[in-house]
Amino acid sequence: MSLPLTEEQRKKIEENRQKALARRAEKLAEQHQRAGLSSSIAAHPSQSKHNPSPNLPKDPSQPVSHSVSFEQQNPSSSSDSDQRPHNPHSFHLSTPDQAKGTWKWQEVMTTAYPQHSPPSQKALTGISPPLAQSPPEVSSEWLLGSGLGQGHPQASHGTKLTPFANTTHGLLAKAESFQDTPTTSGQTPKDPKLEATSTLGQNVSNVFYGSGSVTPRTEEKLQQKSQASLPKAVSSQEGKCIRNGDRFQVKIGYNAELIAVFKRLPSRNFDPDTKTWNFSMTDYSALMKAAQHLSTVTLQPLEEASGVAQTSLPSAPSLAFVKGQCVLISRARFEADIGYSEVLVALFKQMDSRNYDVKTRKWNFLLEEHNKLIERVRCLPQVQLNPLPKTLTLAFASQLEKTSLCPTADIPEADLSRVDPKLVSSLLPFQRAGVNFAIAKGGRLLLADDMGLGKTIQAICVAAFYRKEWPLLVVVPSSVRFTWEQAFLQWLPSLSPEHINVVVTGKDRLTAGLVNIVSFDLLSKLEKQLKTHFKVVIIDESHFLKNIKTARCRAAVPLLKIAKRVILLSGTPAMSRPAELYTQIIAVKPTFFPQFHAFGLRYCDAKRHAWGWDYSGSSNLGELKLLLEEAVMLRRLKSDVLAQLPAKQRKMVVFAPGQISTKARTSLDAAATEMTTKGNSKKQQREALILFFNRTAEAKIPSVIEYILDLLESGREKFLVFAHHKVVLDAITKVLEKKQVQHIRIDGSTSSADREDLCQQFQLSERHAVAVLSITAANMGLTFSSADLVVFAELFWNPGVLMQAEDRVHRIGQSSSVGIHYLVAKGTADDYLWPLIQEKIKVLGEAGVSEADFSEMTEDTEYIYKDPKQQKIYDLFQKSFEEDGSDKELLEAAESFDPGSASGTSGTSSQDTGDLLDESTSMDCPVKKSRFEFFDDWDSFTSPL
Ligand SMILES: Nc1ncnc2c1ncn2[C@@H]1O[C@H](COP(=O)(O)OP(=O)(O)OP(=O)(O)O)[C@@H](O)[C@H]1O
Repeated sequence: MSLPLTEEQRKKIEENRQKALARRAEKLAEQHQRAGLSSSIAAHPSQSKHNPSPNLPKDPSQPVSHSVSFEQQNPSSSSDSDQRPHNPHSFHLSTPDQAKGTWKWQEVMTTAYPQHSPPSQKALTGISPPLAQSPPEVSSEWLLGSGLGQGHPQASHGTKLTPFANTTHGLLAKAESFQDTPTTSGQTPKDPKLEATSTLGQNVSNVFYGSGSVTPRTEEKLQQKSQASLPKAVSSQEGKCIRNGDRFQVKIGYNAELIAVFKRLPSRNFDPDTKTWNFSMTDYSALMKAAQHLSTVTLQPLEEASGVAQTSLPSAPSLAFVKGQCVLISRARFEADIGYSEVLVALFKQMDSRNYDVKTRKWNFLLEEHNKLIERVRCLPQVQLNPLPKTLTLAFASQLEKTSLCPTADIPEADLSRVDPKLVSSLLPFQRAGVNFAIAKGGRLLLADDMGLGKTIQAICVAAFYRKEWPLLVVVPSSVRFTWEQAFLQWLPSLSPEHINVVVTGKDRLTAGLVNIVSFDLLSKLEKQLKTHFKVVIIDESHFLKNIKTARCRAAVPLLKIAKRVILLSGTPAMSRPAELYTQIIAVKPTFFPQFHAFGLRYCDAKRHAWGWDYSGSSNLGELKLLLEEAVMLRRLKSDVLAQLPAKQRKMVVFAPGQISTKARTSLDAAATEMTTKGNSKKQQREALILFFNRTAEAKIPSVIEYILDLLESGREKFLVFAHHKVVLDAITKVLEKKQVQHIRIDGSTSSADREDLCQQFQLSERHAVAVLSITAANMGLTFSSADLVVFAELFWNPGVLMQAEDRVHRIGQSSSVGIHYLVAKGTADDYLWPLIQEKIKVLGEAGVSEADFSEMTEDTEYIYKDPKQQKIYDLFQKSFEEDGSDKELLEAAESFDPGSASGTSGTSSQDTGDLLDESTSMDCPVKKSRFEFFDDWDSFTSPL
């Protein structure tokens, strides 16, 4: 017969029991920790070879309920990759062998995340003292299980974790961690089901230790969800929290689940006297959330709990949760952009390639250590270091494998023997390098060379390299469709004009030629015609596609995604923000950042507002640049290749007859007939010539305006536009005013004092600015060296005048190569003026008084001499413009040209130019005299003729 126990004995026994239970819980925790660590080792092929299931709990009764997977929620699912984001960072815990009573850890890893060798794991276990003193090193994956499901395997299977994982985790994963989750393209995630996909480890870190770092939105979601989370067991154990200064105590009887949670809170402290656990307030919300998911426990919050806002919590820096991300800082290294953590620094110090940057106060490492570092950091419960996005690990896969293998990106020399020798031999060295780069990238790139560096010739060369895959599609701004046609004919003599199809109207066929040139706008109209897809596509001024919502973008991007070769050209791929690059990036690399949102978070400093997300900012630009340079883009600045460039680069921009309105065409034809009508007096012929000249100006206006607007849209910030007719100058200034583009105008009516002021105004302007200048009134005595582009909207018969005008930008103070664009309309007076100018230049060159050479940019004008009518007109032009006094007569005629008046005209009205002309175009020229005087002065001084 035993004696009844004394009160003291009973107390002692209970105390010992509690201690034993606590020890057991601790042991279990350690077992789990080991299992958690080995889960990542187990996936390593070499390791699994030696030991197919090392460290796996063999006994299903072991508390491994943390290995809850999404399959458990949906056992019928056969492929987890169908269900979950393809996230290389996520450890996917599945239970294929559950039926046999064994649990397996399965890790979903992509090639970008090669596993690490066992020695690195050993290094992990030998963590330095500060780390050893930290809370138990448990992988984040383990934390989820141990915190939420330990001891309750039955409850954890697909029930306990589901709401938890489906809410906050998903949000965090979507919003902060994962860059490459393929969901609805370009959309902000809204679907809670989509949001549910997440990485367990990262999320639980937030839940347990993230009181200071969980975003308000996440916190809110957590609260909402946790309120509706688990039904408590009928026999749930009740406990309560009691505040004690900046700490709180939990009063509750023994509960193994809860103790396991306690042990993972960084600020935990067990008081042997009171036999209660207490914690810093920084861990309060994490504990309460975790407890809400324990069906066997009901914890009453602190009395003021509902009011325990994050802000009121005292900070505990040494135990604070730190969160950050890896950022690429060079082709070889990445940096850990994260706050201070003692344990983390201790870990950093174990990495072989560690380097501390005293300026940025950040640690950086070789890329080959990236995966190792991430894996080790995952074992630090109070740290969340997000890895590099998947897109980066794919782009730099070889560097991650072994950084030293490719210290620089070597580009092999391409074999261009299939391409027309004329083109290949004309390539400047940097252009040849550009072609090599493009071919090394499989013909998919964004060629973003500075303006005027010859992107056209490079693109044609790359496209010609893939000629076997033609027909070729070339999408361009409509104002340069025919310039592209000329360029193909110029650089690829093997191509005959019949091979080229310039699409001019919505009725034309998009696939009629071997080379098909179409404007952005017509492409979107003709999109439906596309039955077969183009394998090779060039997009000129690809930044026209910057807005995914535009019709042109919606038409072009799908084409580009399926084309084999995509050559994007733009001197200004993004004009104001990184968001503008997105469509161009995915056009080149459709697998990069399948979601715009992920791109926005990383590079556009995406911010959530009440009205939605704002992606107009910028972030991680250095990394974006590295990524683009590695896999997408080639960009050389003028200053990089200046030594290879001519001082002036002239370009002929051709407007095709189709760009001239029917009315203008009719009046031009009538004037041409007049010039060649037999029996007409010399005077009549001359009048007809003047009319032809004037009608040319009028006919070109819409195309000129379109070209100028395209230049502005392409990012040309400052340039000069020279014209001769007042109607042209007026039309240009009117449209600039309408578009609110800063501009100046200098013509014959501008006083000397104003000329200088306007010139200074232009020179000092830091914004977009266009100088609209009269060829004859502003071609001397002015410096516009802050611009490096001159556009001639009209031709002038005297090449000396043109050269002089060109030199407004090409002069002392100019450090760049200068671009000169001559806008030339086919079927107009330009057909005669252009050869006339060329001939004069040739003569000047032979006489050694001009270095100009227009021959390289000229199309074949031989046809003029074959057609007797055209030959006659040409002779007339030649004679008229060389006669003494002819200049004055022509100038006067140009000044007095009134497109609206019936007199002296062939019937065209100002209507022809649509709304580009206004009443002011009718002639009223009080300053005619001074203008001619100025011209006379200049002519006698500068004209070499
Ligand atoms: N290797 C070359 N040999 C002769 N001419 C060249 C060469 N490269 C470029 N050019 C000429 O330089 C001028 C500018 O070239 P291009 O129009 O291709 O420049 P770009 O880079 O496309 O400029 P933008 O961005 O302004 O369109 C053209 O007249 C072109 O024919």
